[in-house]
Order: sequence, then structure tokens, then C-alpha cells
Amino acid sequence: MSSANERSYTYEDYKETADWLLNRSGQKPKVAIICGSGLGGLADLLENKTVIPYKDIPRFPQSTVHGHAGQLVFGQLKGKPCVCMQGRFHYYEGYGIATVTYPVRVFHLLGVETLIVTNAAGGLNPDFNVGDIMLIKDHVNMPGFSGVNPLRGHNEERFGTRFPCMSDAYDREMIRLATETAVEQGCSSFLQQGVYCNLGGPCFETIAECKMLQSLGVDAVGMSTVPEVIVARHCGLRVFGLSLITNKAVVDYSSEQRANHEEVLETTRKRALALQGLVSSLLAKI
Ligand SMILES: O=P(O)(O)O[C@@H]1C[C@H](O)[C@@H](CO)O1
Ligand SMILES: Nc1nc2[nH]cnc2c(=O)[nH]1
Repeated sequence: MSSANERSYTYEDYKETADWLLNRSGQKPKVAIICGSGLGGLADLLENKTVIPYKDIPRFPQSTVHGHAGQLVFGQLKGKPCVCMQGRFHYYEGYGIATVTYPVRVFHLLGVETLIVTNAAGGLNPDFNVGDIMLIKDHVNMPGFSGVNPLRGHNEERFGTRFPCMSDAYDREMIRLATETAVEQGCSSFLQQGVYCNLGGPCFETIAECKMLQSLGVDAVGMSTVPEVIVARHCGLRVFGLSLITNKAVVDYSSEQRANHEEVLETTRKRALALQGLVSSLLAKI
């Protein structure tokens, strides 16, 4: 199951990166936000920004995907000290799973208590529309079925227990608050809740794969997020997740629709402001 790109990190590695960031930014964020494809505009809302390119940060990987700028942005949002990842790392980029999730443990060591994850995803639930925002209530870690799990290998007890519970991965109180906030923001007509499933990517799904995922009860499919959430829950972070439904999964052989990254980014451009409004108003409540 291991690959040439897989590498492990020591507690001291994470600590060194966290100390470097603390020294460089002078800020101790309480909330970390991971911006999905085309959703980096969230970071532009921060006040008193300090921007640090990934290439300057010790041991940080680099973003290689269009729509992922590749920088950390520190600052305040609604008075809360935050750090935003403008660009996340995906397994399909060739990084090992420990590298994909490296920033999450660094955030924990910086003092972050809440992780907000966002992503672009394909809608599998037939009731979902392109442009819907789905609050993630649960996930299916599909790569985990074959042993690809970011917690595989030596368990560092200073981060968390060997066998973490995942049945409470997504904070229910934050889902309740987000639902309430969506009503206040006038976006409840395109708010959904559902189950997100990550696949390895970078291929979009075949029709047979989409049908299979639907039959498993999956509402939205993507290529990220779940490894970050597993590592976050392992080290005790509260997690809140949002998927923007950027395209509808194709489940019909007569369909002319073809999933593509341009359509994904186009939908994020249309819904970016609504999603940003929802996240920032939610932050004011936590
Ligand atoms: O980083 P996210 O999960 O938002 O990115 C999704 C999955 C692929 O990286 C890309 C496909 O368009 O968008
Ligand atoms: N796997 C996957 N990821 C996506 N990201 C945005 N849309 C999709 C999709 O349809 N499938």
C-alpha cells in the first residue's frame, strides 16, 4: 500500500513548521479554513492579512492545481483570528497521504480549535442542483476501504488516540448554526445536507461508479477533504464542512454532459459570494 512518494513526519517536524509560522505571522489563529477549488476568495475577507506563500514554509508541499493559489493567509474574520489555506493538497497530485494532511497538524500546534473545510463536488443526490451548498453531515472514506488512511503507521499519542471515533466527525451544533445562518442570509433555498465521498481522482467518475455511489447513500463526490477531517478529528479539532455542488454527476448513458474542471471553476465563481457570506456569518456565531 505504500508508494514511493509516501513519507512520514515526526512530531518535531510539525512543531518546527508551526513555530516558524508563529514567528513569521505573529498570529495564533483559532480557526483554520481550507479553501476548495475556486473557493480561495474566502481568504480575501480577512482583515490585517499576513500572506505567506507555501514555497517559503518549511516542509510545506506546493499547490499544483488551477484554482488553488498556494498560500497561507493569516488575519481576522468577524474578529476571530483565522488562517486560510488558499490551495489544498490532493492525493492525485502525487503527494503521500501524510503530506496531503500535513497542514492540519501544524494548525493544531498553532492553537487552532476549529477546522472549516470547503470543496467543490459533483452532486449525486438527484434532488441537488448545480450551485447548491451542501453541509457535510458525514463521509465515506473510499480510499480507506483499501487501507489508504492518513493515520496509517506509527500513532503519535501527542496528537491523538490509535483508534479515533468518526461517527461524530462533523460538529452537529455548527451544522445547526449554519442552517440558521443560511435562513438569515437568504440562501436556504439552495442549502442541502448530505454525505460526501472522496475518491482518489484525478479522473471524474464513470457512470457505473456514480450509480454505485448513489446506491451507497452518497450525496456528493469529490477528491479531497476526508483525509484532512480524519487528521483533524484525531487531534481533537471541531470540524465543519461545506461542499459546493459544482456539477451534477452523470448517471445516464444517453447524457451529453461531461464533467470538467472548467465547469467546476465556473460554478464556484457564481456561488463564491454566497458561500463566503455563509462562512463569515457563521464565524461570528462561534
Ligand atoms: O479541492 P477540491 O476538492 O475543492 O477540488 C475538486 C476536486 C478536484 O481537485 C477538482 C476537480 O474539478 O475540484
Ligand atoms: N470526484 C469528483 N470531484 C469533483 N469535484 C467537482 N466535481 C466533481 C465530480 O463530479 N467528481
